[in-house]
Amino acid sequence: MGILEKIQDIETEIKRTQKNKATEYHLGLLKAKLAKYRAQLIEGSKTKSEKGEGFDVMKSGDARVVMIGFPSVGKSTLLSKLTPQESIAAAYEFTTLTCVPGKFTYKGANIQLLDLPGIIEGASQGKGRGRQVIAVARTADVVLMMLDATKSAQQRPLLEAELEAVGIRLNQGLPNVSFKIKKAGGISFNATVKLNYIDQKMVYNILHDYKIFNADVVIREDINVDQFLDVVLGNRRYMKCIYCYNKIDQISMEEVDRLARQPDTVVVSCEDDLNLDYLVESIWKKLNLMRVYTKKRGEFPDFDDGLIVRNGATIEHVCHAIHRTLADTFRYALVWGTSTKHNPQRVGMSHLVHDEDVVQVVKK
Ligand SMILES: Nc1nc2c(ncn2[C@@H]2O[C@H](COP(=O)(O)OP(=O)(O)OP(=O)(O)O)[C@@H](O)[C@H]2O)c(=O)[nH]1
Ligand SMILES: [K+]
Ligand SMILES: [Mg+2]
Repeated sequence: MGILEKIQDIETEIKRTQKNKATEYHLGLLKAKLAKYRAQLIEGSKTKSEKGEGFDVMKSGDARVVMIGFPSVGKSTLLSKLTPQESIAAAYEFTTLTCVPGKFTYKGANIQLLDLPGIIEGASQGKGRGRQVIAVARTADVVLMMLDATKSAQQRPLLEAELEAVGIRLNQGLPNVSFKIKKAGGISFNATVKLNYIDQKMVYNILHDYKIFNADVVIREDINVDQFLDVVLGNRRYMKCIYCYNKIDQISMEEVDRLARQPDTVVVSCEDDLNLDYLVESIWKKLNLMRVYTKKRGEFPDFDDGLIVRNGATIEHVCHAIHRTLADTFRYALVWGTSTKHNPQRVGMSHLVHDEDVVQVVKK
């Protein structure tokens, strides 16, 4: 039996099994097996999908946003709206067959937006160009999940399941679990909170299933089986996602209102130009970028030309953004803004900058 059939068998069994206290354990083990086969499937196809026949587009700008969605939801229409790049849009499915890059600027940041072919159910298992599309999605700073407001509500969980199947976790944090494999000493298990979805026995069994007999496990959050598996497998991508419902010109106000209230969701109409500004602003917020300004000694800061850095950036990152070799001749920096105790404050390389800070670098 091939891996695909094995996966299908387990999926059928999971679907068939009623969820209750008595079956919880059995389901947990089934999920562990499923995760193992899926990992094998991804591993086995890596070299093939990474070549990605024409789907590799150079990263450019300060951040990358990748659109992913079923066919004809309006991905190409949106690319043509937000960027000068024209991507052919049409009423038939699979109009777009390659990766089409576009670029737009917001608050001084250059943001790359990628249009891709539509994916279909089963994409994660290699249907259509799903694997290649998903491989590109993995390179994104933010995934823009495009949905059709006129279509069934099922499209969102279906797409999420396709991404989940290849180890992508949307808008979730890394589970607060420390897990270290050792050479000897058996398995030591500790939990600092009450666990409602998983217990010591389950942890032992899962580790056993993966032939791990020596490890330290400390669980600090009320996680479930899936989250524990994520920790054990370790190759998960935790990605930020915006759910974008397009074509709201076709549905009732009540329906628009209901969709818009979902978390991380933006509703738009590309056709009628509705809410596109808010979408761009939401993308910017989700990207978590900051703009800092530089100034030379005795001069005013250049407020027209900021530097774009990621949230959590330090003076070292700022130096790199100014010039590749600046860090070598760095003595200290003067900073004005909300990151300092007084203005200006003299700081070193490891100082964390804030959005809208002004930085003056003093060289050796
Ligand atoms: N009513 C309405 N139609 C739209 C809207 N946006 C796009 N469309 C139409 O939806 C159809 C599909 O648009 P595309 O941009 O080609 O969709 P796509 O997601 O790129 O499709 P594929 O490349 O085939 O996967 C076209 O006929 C568009 O004119 C919208 O906001 N409202
Ligand atoms: K289309
Ligand atoms: Mg398209």
